[in-house]
Amino acid sequence: MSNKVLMKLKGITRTYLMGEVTVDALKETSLDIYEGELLVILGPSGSGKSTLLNIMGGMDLPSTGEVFFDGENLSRAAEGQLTAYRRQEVGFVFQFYNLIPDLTAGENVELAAGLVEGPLSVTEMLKEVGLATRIDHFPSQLSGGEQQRVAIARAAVKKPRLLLCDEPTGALDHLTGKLMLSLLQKVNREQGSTVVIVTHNTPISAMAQRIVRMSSGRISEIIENTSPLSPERIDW
Ligand SMILES: Nc1ncnc2c1ncn2[C@@H]1O[C@H](COP(=O)(O)OP(=O)(O)OP(=O)(O)O)[C@@H](O)[C@H]1O
Repeated sequence: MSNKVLMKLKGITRTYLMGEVTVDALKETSLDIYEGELLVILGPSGSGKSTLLNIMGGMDLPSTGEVFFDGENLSRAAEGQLTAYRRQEVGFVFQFYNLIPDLTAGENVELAAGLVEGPLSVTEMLKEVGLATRIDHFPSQLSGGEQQRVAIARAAVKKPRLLLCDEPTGALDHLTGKLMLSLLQKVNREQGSTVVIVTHNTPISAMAQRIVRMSSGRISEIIENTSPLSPERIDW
């Protein structure tokens, strides 16, 4: 982890208007994310974790406040700039994989590789996640854990500067979940991608360099962890 701030969230809020009801999903939140760090965001259901992650990924904009990526103000960016940011700088891993069902594992990864200049090799990437022999298989022919490996390969093949993961182990058994976390840690360490993992599973935070706790739409605590564990050594 360097001292360089990759992303700066400055006083952001996110409000949803539901008819007569206003939901404050995020209340006045500020956070700096450092280049190369592995950050875990913890918090109970409804505390604003996904809202925060979606804003980081340029999938949503704050109602007020500003978001900077490498000094560029995303909250003032035009739609085209925001799309370019999502495609070129960010990799996403979701709880339910979100692979394109009509494309094979290889094609899913290829599609992402095609979005950036100088991606990693698709076959190498699938080999890296242990799926070299499944390149021509469709998502429906793969287990949940295998689909999540494809999703990680799809995100990592772009060598994204920011890899955002929303409950990446949420739909998987314990052992498979650990394997996914190990892969994410590897991408962080070997590719240098900044990795942000959202989870409600407290023990997972032992792998992070910093842990952000959220509660009722606010950051309630930021903890530094000087000795992050490898996921194999974590139990939940
Ligand atoms: N599109 C939306 N419209 C209205 N309210 C929303 C919307 N998205 C989120 N919210 C509300 O904002 C709050 C924060 O939601 P968010 O999904 O960020 O929480 P979370 O911590 O990720 O929860 P979970 O762990 O259950 O996914 C919740 O009260 C939620 O109902």
